[in-house]
Amino acid sequence: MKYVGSIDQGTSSTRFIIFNESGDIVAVSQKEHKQYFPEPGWVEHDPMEIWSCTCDVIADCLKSSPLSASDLSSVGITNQRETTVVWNSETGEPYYNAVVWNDARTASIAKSLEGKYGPDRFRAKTGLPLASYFSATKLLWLMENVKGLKEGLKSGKAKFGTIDSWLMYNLTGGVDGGIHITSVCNASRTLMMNLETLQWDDDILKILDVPKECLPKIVSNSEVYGVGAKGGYLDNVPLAGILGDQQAAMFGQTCYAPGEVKSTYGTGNFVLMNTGTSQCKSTNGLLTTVGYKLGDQEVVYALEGAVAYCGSVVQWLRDNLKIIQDAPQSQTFAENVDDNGGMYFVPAFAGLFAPRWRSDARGCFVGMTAYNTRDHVCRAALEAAAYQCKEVVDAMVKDSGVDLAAMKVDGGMTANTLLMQFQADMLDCPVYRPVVPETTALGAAYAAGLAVGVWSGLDEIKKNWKCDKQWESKMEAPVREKYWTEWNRAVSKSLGWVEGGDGSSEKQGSGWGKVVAFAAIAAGVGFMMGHKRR
Ligand SMILES: Nc1ncnc2c1ncn2[C@@H]1O[C@H](COP(=O)(O)OP(=O)(O)O)[C@@H](O)[C@H]1O
Ligand SMILES: O=P(O)(O)OC[C@H](O)CO
Repeated sequence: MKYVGSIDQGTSSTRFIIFNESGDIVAVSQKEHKQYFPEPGWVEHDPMEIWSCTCDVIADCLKSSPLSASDLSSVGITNQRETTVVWNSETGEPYYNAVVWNDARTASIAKSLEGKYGPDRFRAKTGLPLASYFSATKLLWLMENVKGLKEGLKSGKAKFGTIDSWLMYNLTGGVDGGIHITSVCNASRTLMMNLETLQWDDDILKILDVPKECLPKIVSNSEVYGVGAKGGYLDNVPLAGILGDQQAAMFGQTCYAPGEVKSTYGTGNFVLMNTGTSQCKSTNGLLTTVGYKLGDQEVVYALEGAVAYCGSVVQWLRDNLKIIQDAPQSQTFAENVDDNGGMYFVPAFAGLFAPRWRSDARGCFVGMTAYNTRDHVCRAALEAAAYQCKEVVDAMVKDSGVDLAAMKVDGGMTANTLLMQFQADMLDCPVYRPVVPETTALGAAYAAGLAVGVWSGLDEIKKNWKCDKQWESKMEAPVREKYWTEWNRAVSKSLGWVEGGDGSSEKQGSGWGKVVAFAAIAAGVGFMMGHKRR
């Protein structure tokens, strides 16, 4: 039997999981790290803590299993995306805390770039809007605010990277010969990579005044990059796969054919559609991004939609409204009633993300009468996840011209079978949940195993995917239409609540500017939910 390890470095915790050739979990270890909120809307992680958590989970996982590092054919990395680290290559020390993907401090930088260059100059090359969500704005902030950094970056002493780069540098020895790389799908989230050439874009670097010397080398998602450093927990183990976490989930879900879609229901909801080897430019509020690139093979692109409030709404019912004691109870209560009793809940707690991008929206319950109970509130909250996902999927269908044949789902909220049935009903297509729920870690393991021949190719991997449960659409079309119409009416009530808000149309051109709200909202989720994610 062959084994592959996977480091899953997420926003709130780090896991190390060992998989066997069948893609089954053999051993797992997990550790949370601290979230820092030095100012409202700011979110930081300590890169040294992330590195030490990574070492700890590898050590613990190996200790808890009969395996040792030398039994691992290879190890892959999957990571929270966009989060930005800068470090001193002479000391191996970070210059500053990691600025996390959901940190809003750079909203004004994004806005001013948009004012100067328009929304399209960057999007045309990178597939992304100008927003604080993406790494380049974070790097610009660091360059302006950290003493000596600008000079360090220019001289090559200081290095920039996303979390994959930081971990790979340390895993391969740090100051003693650590390598400086990033995977192409992580690079595609920086606002600095050209989606066509898959290289750093000189025009953009010039505009931003970012020296190329500080940037990591862009590598494929599956190849042997190096081996674990001597004396480390992964001594001499090939490090052979890197994927951003949402792309890793798509890979682990074996969405290898154009048109295949995965939807991850965790804190937020991230839907990715494989769009094949040509880019699908969104005109409906989605991101164009790199899905994966295996060694020398052609790149595969994806369309992505991100929804901020998903499982976090259930945590809000538990922690703030205190109407449920735990997440599964949301289903128990929702099942007490036949339907939503005419009420809808739009969880736009700090605006709406994909595909609407409305920072002026706020959360609302609408359609309530004295008939409604706690059970309807639970039902409306769960239904909201399905409606928001449908909005993204509809945008994907419009952008790609591909009808959804089925959707693969993963994430903690897929334990909620009422939601999964309702999702199938609203999408009017089957929804499949796999046996192995850790699709993110599995995706990185597959990438790493492919590079060293554990699996011969995607066809072999595809055979590992097994369905745990599936839901078929059972809803009559007129009922679906009624719900959909009412949901859209409910959303219209949530819009424009923030006075002086953008009040923009839903056109992508103007709406993209409001993506900056993403960070603020996500940061808000962190504050509100006490930063517990997994
Ligand atoms: N049975 C359930 N019903 C509804 N929501 C659930 C259920 N179980 C877990 N969740 C939600 O799923 C989320 C955790 O899922 P997970 O995939 O671990 O998220 P993340 O990786 O973003 O931390 C939490 O927000 C939790 O409220
Ligand atoms: O670490 P997660 O699961 O919260 O994912 C975060 C995303 O990668 C942000 O783009």
